[in-house]
Amino acid sequence: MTYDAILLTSFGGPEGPDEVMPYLERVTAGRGVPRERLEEVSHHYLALGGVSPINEQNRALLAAMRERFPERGIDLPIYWGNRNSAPFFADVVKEMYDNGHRRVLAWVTSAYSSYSGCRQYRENLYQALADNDLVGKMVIDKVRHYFDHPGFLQPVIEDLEDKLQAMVKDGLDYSEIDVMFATHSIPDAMGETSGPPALRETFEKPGGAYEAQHLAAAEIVMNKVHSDLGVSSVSWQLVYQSRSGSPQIPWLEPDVNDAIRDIHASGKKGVIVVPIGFVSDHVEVIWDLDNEAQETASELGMYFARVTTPGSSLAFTDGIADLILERVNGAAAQALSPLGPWPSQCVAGCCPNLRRELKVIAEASAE
Ligand SMILES: CC1=C(CCC(=O)O)c2cc3nc(cc4[nH]c(cc5[nH]c(cc1n2)c(C)c5CCC(=O)O)c(CCC(=O)O)c4C)C(CCC(=O)O)=C3C
Ligand SMILES: [Fe+2]
Repeated sequence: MTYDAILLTSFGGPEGPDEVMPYLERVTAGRGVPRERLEEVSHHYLALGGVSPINEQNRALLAAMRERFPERGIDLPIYWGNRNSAPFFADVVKEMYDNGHRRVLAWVTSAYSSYSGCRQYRENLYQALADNDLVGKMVIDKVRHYFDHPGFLQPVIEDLEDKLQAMVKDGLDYSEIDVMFATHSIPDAMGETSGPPALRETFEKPGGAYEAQHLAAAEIVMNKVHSDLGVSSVSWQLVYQSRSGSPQIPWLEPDVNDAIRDIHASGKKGVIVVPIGFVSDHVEVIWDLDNEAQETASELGMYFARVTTPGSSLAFTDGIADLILERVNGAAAQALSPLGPWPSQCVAGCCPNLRRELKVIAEASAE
Protein backbone atom coordinates (compact mmCIF):
# COMPACT_ATOMS: atom_id res chain seq x y z
CA MET A 1 0.00 0.00 0.00
CA THR A 2 1.27 3.47 -0.78
CA TYR A 3 0.48 6.47 1.39
CA ASP A 4 0.99 10.16 0.73
CA ALA A 5 0.75 11.52 4.28
CA ILE A 6 1.04 10.48 7.94
CA LEU A 7 -1.39 11.62 10.64
CA LEU A 8 -0.24 11.83 14.25
CA THR A 9 -3.60 11.10 15.85
CA SER A 10 -4.23 12.00 19.48
CA PHE A 11 -6.68 12.78 22.27
CA GLY A 12 -6.26 16.54 22.74
CA GLY A 13 -6.47 18.71 25.83
CA PRO A 14 -7.39 22.26 26.91
CA GLU A 15 -4.85 25.07 26.57
CA GLY A 16 -6.40 27.64 28.91
CA PRO A 17 -8.90 27.84 31.80
CA ASP A 18 -11.78 28.84 29.49
CA GLU A 19 -11.28 25.71 27.40
CA VAL A 20 -11.53 23.26 30.33
CA MET A 21 -15.31 22.82 30.68
CA PRO A 22 -16.06 22.78 26.91
CA TYR A 23 -13.28 20.21 26.53
CA LEU A 24 -14.64 17.97 29.29
CA GLU A 25 -18.14 18.20 27.83
CA ARG A 26 -16.80 17.24 24.39
CA VAL A 27 -14.85 14.25 25.79
CA THR A 28 -17.85 12.89 27.69
CA ALA A 29 -20.69 13.75 25.29
CA GLY A 30 -23.13 10.85 25.34
CA ARG A 31 -20.85 8.76 27.59
CA GLY A 32 -22.93 8.82 30.78
CA VAL A 33 -20.34 10.51 33.00
CA PRO A 34 -21.95 12.19 36.05
CA ARG A 35 -21.71 15.98 36.40
CA GLU A 36 -19.84 15.63 39.74
CA ARG A 37 -17.07 13.69 38.04
CA LEU A 38 -16.66 16.47 35.45
CA GLU A 39 -16.50 19.08 38.23
CA GLU A 40 -13.85 17.05 40.03
CA VAL A 41 -11.73 16.55 36.91
CA SER A 42 -12.06 20.24 36.01
CA HIS A 43 -10.23 21.03 39.27
CA HIS A 44 -7.29 18.85 38.20
CA TYR A 45 -7.01 20.82 34.96
CA LEU A 46 -7.53 24.21 36.65
CA ALA A 47 -4.83 23.40 39.23
CA LEU A 48 -2.49 23.10 36.22
CA GLY A 49 -3.51 26.55 34.96
CA GLY A 50 -6.16 25.07 32.66
CA VAL A 51 -3.45 23.75 30.35
CA SER A 52 -2.98 20.05 29.69
CA PRO A 53 0.60 19.21 28.75
CA ILE A 54 -0.62 16.71 26.14
CA ASN A 55 -0.61 19.12 23.17
CA GLU A 56 2.92 20.36 23.93
CA GLN A 57 4.02 16.73 24.16
CA ASN A 58 2.46 15.97 20.79
CA ARG A 59 4.13 19.04 19.26
CA ALA A 60 7.45 17.69 20.54
CA LEU A 61 6.71 14.23 19.14
CA LEU A 62 5.66 15.74 15.80
CA ALA A 63 8.97 17.63 15.64
CA ALA A 64 10.89 14.46 16.52
CA MET A 65 9.07 12.48 13.81
CA ARG A 66 9.70 15.19 11.20
CA GLU A 67 13.38 15.25 12.07
CA ARG A 68 13.92 11.49 12.27
CA PHE A 69 11.65 9.98 9.62
CA PRO A 70 13.63 11.15 6.56
CA GLU A 71 16.70 9.37 8.01
CA ARG A 72 14.51 6.25 8.25
CA GLY A 73 13.49 6.53 4.61
CA ILE A 74 10.02 7.95 5.28
CA ASP A 75 9.67 11.04 3.12
CA LEU A 76 6.00 11.83 3.74
CA PRO A 77 4.48 14.99 5.19
CA ILE A 78 3.33 14.50 8.79
CA TYR A 79 0.14 16.16 10.08
CA TRP A 80 -1.30 16.24 13.60
CA GLY A 81 -4.95 16.04 14.65
CA ASN A 82 -6.92 15.55 17.89
CA ARG A 83 -10.27 14.03 18.83
CA ASN A 84 -11.11 16.57 21.49
CA SER A 85 -9.23 19.84 20.87
CA ALA A 86 -7.67 21.83 18.04
CA PRO A 87 -6.26 20.87 15.61
CA PHE A 88 -9.55 18.97 15.19
CA PHE A 89 -9.77 15.93 12.89
CA ALA A 90 -12.29 17.62 10.58
CA ASP A 91 -9.95 20.59 10.00
CA VAL A 92 -6.79 18.57 9.44
CA VAL A 93 -8.60 16.12 7.14
CA LYS A 94 -9.72 19.07 4.99
CA GLU A 95 -6.21 20.53 5.04
CA MET A 96 -4.69 17.21 3.93
CA TYR A 97 -7.23 16.87 1.10
CA ASP A 98 -6.68 20.47 -0.04
CA ASN A 99 -2.95 19.76 -0.12
CA GLY A 100 -3.59 16.88 -2.51
CA HIS A 101 -3.37 13.90 -0.16
CA ARG A 102 -5.63 10.94 -0.87
CA ARG A 103 -4.12 8.03 1.12
CA VAL A 104 -3.34 8.81 4.73
CA LEU A 105 -1.84 6.50 7.35
CA ALA A 106 -2.92 7.41 10.89
CA TRP A 107 -0.81 6.48 13.92
CA VAL A 108 -2.67 6.81 17.23
CA THR A 109 -1.21 7.70 20.65
CA SER A 110 -2.86 4.65 22.18
CA ALA A 111 -1.02 1.32 22.22
CA TYR A 112 -3.87 -1.03 23.25
CA SER A 113 -7.20 -2.40 22.05
CA SER A 114 -10.36 -0.91 23.55
CA TYR A 115 -13.29 1.16 22.34
CA SER A 116 -11.73 4.32 23.85
CA GLY A 117 -8.25 3.61 22.49
CA CYS A 118 -9.20 2.35 19.03
CA ARG A 119 -12.72 2.32 17.59
CA GLN A 120 -13.63 5.74 18.97
CA TYR A 121 -10.72 7.24 17.03
CA ARG A 122 -11.82 5.34 13.91
CA GLU A 123 -15.40 6.57 14.29
CA ASN A 124 -14.25 10.16 14.72
CA LEU A 125 -11.96 9.99 11.68
CA TYR A 126 -14.82 8.60 9.57
CA GLN A 127 -17.00 11.47 10.78
CA ALA A 128 -14.25 13.95 9.86
CA LEU A 129 -14.29 12.56 6.30
CA ALA A 130 -18.10 12.72 6.23
CA ASP A 131 -18.15 16.31 7.53
CA ASN A 132 -15.99 17.32 4.57
CA ASP A 133 -17.88 15.16 2.06
CA LEU A 134 -14.71 13.13 1.52
CA VAL A 135 -15.99 9.58 2.12
CA GLY A 136 -14.76 7.57 -0.88
CA LYS A 137 -12.51 10.42 -2.02
CA MET A 138 -9.81 10.01 0.59
CA VAL A 139 -8.68 6.88 2.46
CA ILE A 140 -7.44 6.89 6.05
CA ASP A 141 -5.84 3.67 7.32
CA LYS A 142 -4.58 3.08 10.85
CA VAL A 143 -1.35 1.62 12.23
CA ARG A 144 -1.74 -1.50 14.42
CA HIS A 145 -1.56 -1.66 18.23
CA TYR A 146 2.02 -1.60 19.50
CA PHE A 147 1.87 -2.56 23.20
CA ASP A 148 4.67 -5.12 22.73
CA HIS A 149 6.84 -3.19 20.26
CA PRO A 150 10.45 -2.70 21.42
CA GLY A 151 10.36 1.05 20.67
CA PHE A 152 7.42 1.48 23.05
CA LEU A 153 8.91 -0.62 25.86
CA GLN A 154 12.63 0.24 25.69
CA PRO A 155 12.42 3.71 27.35
CA VAL A 156 10.21 2.22 30.06
CA ILE A 157 12.60 -0.66 30.77
CA GLU A 158 15.62 1.65 31.06
CA ASP A 159 13.90 4.06 33.42
CA LEU A 160 12.41 1.30 35.58
CA GLU A 161 15.90 -0.17 36.01
CA ASP A 162 17.20 3.26 37.11
CA LYS A 163 14.32 3.78 39.55
CA LEU A 164 14.73 0.30 41.05
CA GLN A 165 18.47 0.76 41.53
CA ALA A 166 17.92 4.19 43.09
CA MET A 167 15.45 2.73 45.61
CA VAL A 168 17.87 -0.06 46.49
CA LYS A 169 20.61 2.54 46.93
CA ASP A 170 18.26 4.29 49.37
CA GLY A 171 18.34 1.15 51.49
CA LEU A 172 15.44 -1.06 50.34
CA ASP A 173 15.83 -4.66 49.29
CA TYR A 174 14.43 -5.64 45.88
CA SER A 175 11.98 -7.93 47.69
CA GLU A 176 10.55 -4.93 49.59
CA ILE A 177 9.53 -3.13 46.38
CA ASP A 178 6.38 -3.68 44.31
CA VAL A 179 6.23 -2.54 40.68
CA MET A 180 2.74 -1.39 39.65
CA PHE A 181 1.94 -1.18 35.95
CA ALA A 182 -0.83 1.43 35.77
CA THR A 183 -3.33 1.99 33.02
CA HIS A 184 -6.64 3.74 32.46
CA SER A 185 -9.55 1.88 33.99
CA ILE A 186 -12.43 1.19 31.60
CA PRO A 187 -15.90 -0.25 32.23
CA ASP A 188 -15.89 -4.06 32.60
CA ALA A 189 -18.20 -4.25 29.57
CA MET A 190 -15.64 -2.36 27.46
CA GLY A 191 -12.86 -4.66 28.66
CA GLU A 192 -14.79 -7.85 27.88
CA THR A 193 -15.52 -6.72 24.32
CA SER A 194 -12.02 -5.43 23.55
CA GLY A 195 -10.15 -7.11 20.71
CA PRO A 196 -11.42 -9.20 17.78
CA PRO A 197 -14.63 -11.19 18.45
CA ALA A 198 -12.99 -14.43 17.23
CA LEU A 199 -10.40 -14.24 20.01
CA ARG A 200 -12.73 -13.08 22.77
CA GLU A 201 -13.08 -16.48 24.48
CA THR A 202 -9.31 -16.78 24.79
CA PHE A 203 -9.07 -13.77 27.11
CA GLU A 204 -10.06 -13.56 30.77
CA LYS A 205 -13.05 -11.50 31.74
CA PRO A 206 -13.62 -8.72 32.55
CA GLY A 207 -10.33 -7.31 31.18
CA GLY A 208 -10.41 -9.02 27.77
CA ALA A 209 -7.73 -8.23 25.17
CA TYR A 210 -7.16 -4.86 26.86
CA GLU A 211 -5.95 -6.50 30.06
CA ALA A 212 -4.14 -9.33 28.23
CA GLN A 213 -2.11 -6.84 26.18
CA HIS A 214 -1.14 -4.90 29.31
CA LEU A 215 -0.09 -8.09 31.09
CA ALA A 216 1.96 -9.10 28.05
CA ALA A 217 3.74 -5.72 27.98
CA ALA A 218 4.40 -5.82 31.74
CA GLU A 219 5.79 -9.34 31.51
CA ILE A 220 8.26 -8.34 28.81
CA VAL A 221 9.40 -5.37 30.88
CA MET A 222 9.84 -7.43 34.06
CA ASN A 223 11.67 -10.30 32.33
CA LYS A 224 14.16 -7.85 30.86
CA VAL A 225 14.57 -5.94 34.13
CA HIS A 226 15.12 -9.14 36.10
CA SER A 227 17.74 -10.40 33.70
CA ASP A 228 19.52 -7.03 33.34
CA LEU A 229 19.68 -6.49 37.11
CA GLY A 230 20.39 -10.12 37.93
CA VAL A 231 17.52 -10.40 40.40
CA SER A 232 14.36 -12.46 40.37
CA SER A 233 12.47 -11.20 43.40
CA VAL A 234 10.77 -7.99 42.31
CA SER A 235 7.01 -8.45 42.59
CA TRP A 236 4.68 -6.70 40.15
CA GLN A 237 1.01 -6.31 39.29
CA LEU A 238 -1.34 -4.54 36.89
CA VAL A 239 -3.41 -1.74 38.47
CA TYR A 240 -5.95 0.76 37.17
CA GLN A 241 -6.40 4.50 37.55
CA SER A 242 -8.61 7.43 36.60
CA ARG A 243 -11.90 5.58 37.04
CA SER A 244 -14.81 7.60 35.71
CA GLY A 245 -18.46 6.89 34.94
CA SER A 246 -21.29 6.21 37.33
CA PRO A 247 -20.34 4.43 40.61
CA GLN A 248 -22.97 1.72 39.98
CA ILE A 249 -21.25 0.51 36.81
CA PRO A 250 -18.29 -1.85 37.37
CA TRP A 251 -14.89 -0.73 36.03
CA LEU A 252 -11.59 -2.64 35.96
CA GLU A 253 -9.85 -2.91 39.34
CA PRO A 254 -7.82 -2.70 41.56
CA ASP A 255 -7.41 1.05 41.75
CA VAL A 256 -3.76 2.07 42.13
CA ASN A 257 -4.40 3.70 45.53
CA ASP A 258 -6.12 0.60 46.96
CA ALA A 259 -3.29 -1.55 45.60
CA ILE A 260 -0.71 0.65 47.36
CA ARG A 261 -2.59 0.23 50.67
CA ASP A 262 -2.69 -3.54 50.14
CA ILE A 263 1.02 -3.95 49.50
CA HIS A 264 1.77 -1.74 52.49
CA ALA A 265 -0.36 -4.04 54.65
CA SER A 266 1.59 -7.01 53.31
CA GLY A 267 4.92 -5.47 54.36
CA LYS A 268 6.27 -3.80 51.23
CA LYS A 269 8.20 -0.58 51.78
CA GLY A 270 8.42 0.89 48.30
CA VAL A 271 6.27 1.23 45.19
CA ILE A 272 7.33 2.09 41.65
CA VAL A 273 4.49 3.02 39.34
CA VAL A 274 4.94 2.40 35.60
CA PRO A 275 2.26 4.23 33.50
CA ILE A 276 2.36 1.46 30.89
CA GLY A 277 -1.06 2.47 29.52
CA PHE A 278 0.10 5.86 28.26
CA VAL A 279 2.58 7.26 25.75
CA SER A 280 3.23 10.66 27.37
CA ASP A 281 3.17 12.39 30.77
CA HIS A 282 -0.26 13.99 30.32
CA VAL A 283 -2.77 14.96 33.01
CA GLU A 284 -3.85 11.45 33.95
CA VAL A 285 -0.19 10.65 34.66
CA ILE A 286 0.91 13.82 36.42
CA TRP A 287 -2.29 14.26 38.43
CA ASP A 288 -3.52 10.76 39.21
CA LEU A 289 -0.06 9.24 39.70
CA ASP A 290 2.51 11.94 40.56
CA ASN A 291 0.01 13.68 42.78
CA GLU A 292 -2.63 11.28 44.14
CA ALA A 293 -0.83 7.92 44.13
CA GLN A 294 2.36 9.50 45.45
CA GLU A 295 0.30 11.07 48.28
CA THR A 296 -1.21 7.69 49.16
CA ALA A 297 2.29 6.20 49.36
CA SER A 298 3.73 9.03 51.44
CA GLU A 299 0.82 8.91 53.91
CA LEU A 300 1.83 5.30 54.50
CA GLY A 301 5.49 6.23 54.82
CA MET A 302 6.43 4.31 51.69
CA TYR A 303 9.07 5.08 49.11
CA PHE A 304 7.50 6.11 45.79
CA ALA A 305 8.80 6.56 42.26
CA ARG A 306 7.09 6.94 38.90
CA VAL A 307 8.64 5.71 35.69
CA THR A 308 8.74 7.77 32.50
CA THR A 309 6.47 7.34 29.50
CA PRO A 310 8.01 6.93 25.99
CA GLY A 311 7.20 10.60 25.15
CA SER A 312 9.28 11.87 22.24
CA SER A 313 12.35 9.73 22.95
CA LEU A 314 14.41 8.57 19.98
CA ALA A 315 13.64 4.91 20.73
CA PHE A 316 9.89 5.57 20.58
CA THR A 317 10.14 7.82 17.51
CA ASP A 318 12.10 5.05 15.78
CA GLY A 319 9.48 2.53 16.92
CA ILE A 320 6.76 4.61 15.27
CA ALA A 321 8.89 4.71 12.11
CA ASP A 322 9.17 0.88 12.24
CA LEU A 323 5.38 0.55 12.53
CA ILE A 324 4.86 2.86 9.58
CA LEU A 325 7.47 1.02 7.50
CA GLU A 326 5.57 -2.24 8.12
CA ARG A 327 2.71 -0.69 6.19
CA VAL A 328 4.64 1.35 3.63
CA ASN A 329 7.15 -1.24 2.42
CA GLY A 330 6.24 -4.46 4.21
CA ALA A 331 9.11 -4.31 6.74
CA ALA A 332 9.03 -7.24 9.18
CA ALA A 333 6.75 -6.60 12.16
CA GLN A 334 8.56 -6.52 15.50
CA ALA A 335 6.68 -7.81 18.51
CA LEU A 336 8.11 -9.09 21.78
CA SER A 337 5.11 -10.98 23.19
CA PRO A 338 3.29 -14.14 22.08
CA LEU A 339 0.18 -11.98 21.50
CA GLY A 340 1.85 -9.98 18.78
CA PRO A 341 2.32 -8.69 16.23
CA TRP A 342 -1.25 -7.46 16.54
CA PRO A 343 -3.16 -7.53 13.20
CA SER A 344 -2.85 -4.45 10.99
CA GLN A 345 -6.58 -4.21 10.36
CA CYS A 346 -9.38 -4.26 12.91
CA VAL A 347 -12.29 -6.52 11.99
CA ALA A 348 -16.00 -5.82 12.30
CA GLY A 349 -17.10 -6.17 15.91
CA CYS A 350 -13.64 -5.44 17.30
CA CYS A 351 -13.89 -3.15 20.38
CA PRO A 352 -17.55 -2.37 19.58
CA ASN A 353 -19.41 0.79 20.44
CA LEU A 354 -21.88 -0.58 22.99
CA ARG A 355 -24.21 2.43 22.74
CA ARG A 356 -24.78 2.79 19.02
CA GLU A 357 -23.12 1.46 15.90
CA LEU A 358 -21.30 4.15 13.91
CA LYS A 359 -19.34 3.99 10.69
CA VAL A 360 -15.56 3.78 10.96
CA ILE A 361 -12.37 4.06 8.91
CA ALA A 362 -9.86 1.22 8.57
CA GLU A 363 -11.97 -1.90 9.09
CA ALA A 364 -11.44 -5.23 7.39
CA SER A 365 -14.69 -6.74 6.16
CA ALA A 366 -15.72 -9.87 8.08
CA GLU A 367 -14.73 -13.13 6.40
C1 LIG B 1 -8.58 3.74 27.61
C2 LIG B 1 -8.42 5.22 27.79
C3 LIG B 1 -7.30 5.98 27.49
C4 LIG B 1 -5.98 5.47 26.92
C5 LIG B 1 -6.06 5.43 25.43
C6 LIG B 1 -5.94 6.78 24.76
O1 LIG B 1 -4.97 7.49 25.01
O2 LIG B 1 -6.86 7.13 24.00
C7 LIG B 1 -7.61 7.34 27.80
C8 LIG B 1 -6.72 8.41 27.60
C9 LIG B 1 -6.95 9.75 27.95
N1 LIG B 1 -8.03 10.25 28.61
C10 LIG B 1 -7.87 11.60 28.75
C11 LIG B 1 -8.79 12.48 29.36
C12 LIG B 1 -10.06 12.13 29.79
N2 LIG B 1 -10.65 10.90 29.72
C13 LIG B 1 -11.94 10.94 30.23
C14 LIG B 1 -12.87 9.90 30.31
C15 LIG B 1 -12.64 8.56 29.96
N3 LIG B 1 -11.47 8.01 29.47
C16 LIG B 1 -11.66 6.65 29.23
C17 LIG B 1 -10.70 5.77 28.72
C18 LIG B 1 -9.42 6.12 28.30
N4 LIG B 1 -8.88 7.40 28.30
C19 LIG B 1 -13.02 6.35 29.54
C20 LIG B 1 -13.66 4.99 29.37
C21 LIG B 1 -13.63 7.53 30.00
C22 LIG B 1 -15.07 7.72 30.44
C23 LIG B 1 -15.89 8.37 29.39
C24 LIG B 1 -16.06 7.47 28.18
O3 LIG B 1 -16.64 6.38 28.30
O4 LIG B 1 -15.62 7.86 27.10
C25 LIG B 1 -12.19 12.31 30.60
C26 LIG B 1 -13.49 12.86 31.15
C27 LIG B 1 -13.42 13.06 32.61
C28 LIG B 1 -13.39 11.75 33.33
O5 LIG B 1 -14.42 11.08 33.28
O6 LIG B 1 -12.35 11.40 33.86
C29 LIG B 1 -11.02 13.02 30.33
C30 LIG B 1 -10.77 14.50 30.60
C31 LIG B 1 -6.62 11.99 28.14
C32 LIG B 1 -6.05 13.41 28.05
C33 LIG B 1 -5.29 13.78 29.29
C34 LIG B 1 -4.83 15.22 29.24
O7 LIG B 1 -5.65 16.13 29.01
O8 LIG B 1 -3.63 15.46 29.39
C35 LIG B 1 -6.06 10.84 27.65
C36 LIG B 1 -4.77 10.71 26.88
FE1 LIG C 1 -9.65 9.03 29.20
